[in-house]
Amino acid sequence: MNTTENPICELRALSDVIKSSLDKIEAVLQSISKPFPSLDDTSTPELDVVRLIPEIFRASEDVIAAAGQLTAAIRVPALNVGIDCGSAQISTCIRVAIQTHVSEIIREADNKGVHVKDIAKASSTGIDPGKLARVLRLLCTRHIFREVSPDVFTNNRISSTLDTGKSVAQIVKDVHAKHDDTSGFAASIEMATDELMKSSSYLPETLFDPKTASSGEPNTAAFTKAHHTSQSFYAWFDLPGHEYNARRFNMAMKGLRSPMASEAMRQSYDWKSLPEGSVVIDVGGGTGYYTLQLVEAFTHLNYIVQDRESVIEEAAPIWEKLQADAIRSGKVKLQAHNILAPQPVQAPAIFFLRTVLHNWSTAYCIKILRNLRDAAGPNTKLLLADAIVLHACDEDGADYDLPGYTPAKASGPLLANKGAANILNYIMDMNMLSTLNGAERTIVEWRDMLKEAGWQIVHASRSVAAEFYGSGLLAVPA
Ligand SMILES: C[S@@+](CC[C@H](N)C(=O)[O-])C[C@H]1O[C@@H](n2cnc3c(N)ncnc32)[C@H](O)[C@@H]1O
Repeated sequence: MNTTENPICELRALSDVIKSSLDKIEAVLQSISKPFPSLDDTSTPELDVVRLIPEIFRASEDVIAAAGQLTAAIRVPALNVGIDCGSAQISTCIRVAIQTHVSEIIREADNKGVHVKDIAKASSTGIDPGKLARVLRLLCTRHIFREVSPDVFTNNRISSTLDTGKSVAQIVKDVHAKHDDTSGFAASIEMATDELMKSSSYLPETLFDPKTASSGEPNTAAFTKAHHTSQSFYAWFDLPGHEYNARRFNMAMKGLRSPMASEAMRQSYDWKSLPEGSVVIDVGGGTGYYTLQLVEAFTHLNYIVQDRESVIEEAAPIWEKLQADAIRSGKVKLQAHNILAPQPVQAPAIFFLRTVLHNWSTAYCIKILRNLRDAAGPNTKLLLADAIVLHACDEDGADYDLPGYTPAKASGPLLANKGAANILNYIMDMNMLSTLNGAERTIVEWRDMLKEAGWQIVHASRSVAAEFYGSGLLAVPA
């Protein structure tokens, strides 16, 4: 009997996926004598490293996909959609918690429970404790923080990721510097719950407005309606009054480096094979946190980080602090450059773009890629670290015949794209659409767009880090 004849069989099949995947995880952990990190634990993030072991990561994806599908199948449909439509509230509450410094306040109390009145007082924000308790209770119900007794809250593994690591006294002294010199992860979450969330709420108005419906211009995206501006996302950061937003964005880019994405990037190309002194250009490289990792790993290469003038100005003191010698010796150059203008450096070994093209509509991407193609030499390689979006159904056929690329294929009862396990890519796609009229792309969209700009993909990989922009495309001049 198949699952559509007897839906309970589908539920059982999903629960079998969960059970067999957990068996796999347990077997790997036993073989290396490591524990699985507990949700309630707040101890070292190093414990989480086991999640990145490829077998564990894959099995965890299956658990997440199956659990998400099981929840959707078993819950009353109207409740499913009702909960999803209200999930913006979760985003809002996460921002309130970050801006009330709740994780840091609890950490300073040794992660023992702290009464909400004391949290509110320590935050120096003037927030009403009764309202904060309700904010935190919603988050606890989503397993972010724990309510250990009525109105007493503590961190768990998820809420601890919102901790900047700074002291509360230091944060309260200069709240606008909260994210400076941190890992940047909390900055990325705060930015997502602010500019990105606000933009998203105006997406329908933008999609149905005949003036903006088919536009690919960055300054007609929902962001502009949400922020009452005619400026695009990046131009808005440069306006007076948005200094905090701009600083937070640049730190957020640092925070979106995951260990897996960094590893995927180092493995995505045989950097060691490049001759001494070869030039690698990190185009739209932000303040250069990815280049920093390459500089540390591959000392025989020269690097140029290109970005908007204001970002390069912010990058200078960061590099002065972390890699002053590399700047002084000329091994690393920081260069203000508009990617819509002709590329000033000719025939480098590598043009490297990480999560840059997803900011732009296809017409703009073609312009950016043509500028790079015009400056490329016969041996220049184009390396793109961006998402490769899967359809939510099987992807069979010749269209997907690209070296290194494995088309999506459903295994057992799971969605081909592993649903809940991969949802971040689709959320990011909507973030790109609503902030800049940008897009995450399928492999066929990437192939066609690159071809149009004079590049040919020679390798495409969706790594285990696909959720964290670990996917990579290698292209050569066509
Ligand atoms: C999503 S961020 C990615 C940053 C960096 N590659 C990383 O992965 O952390 C996109 C970058 O493109 C830069 N950018 C946007 N418009 C640009 C332009 N016209 N010229 C140069 N850089 C630009 C932004 O300032 C930002 O640093």
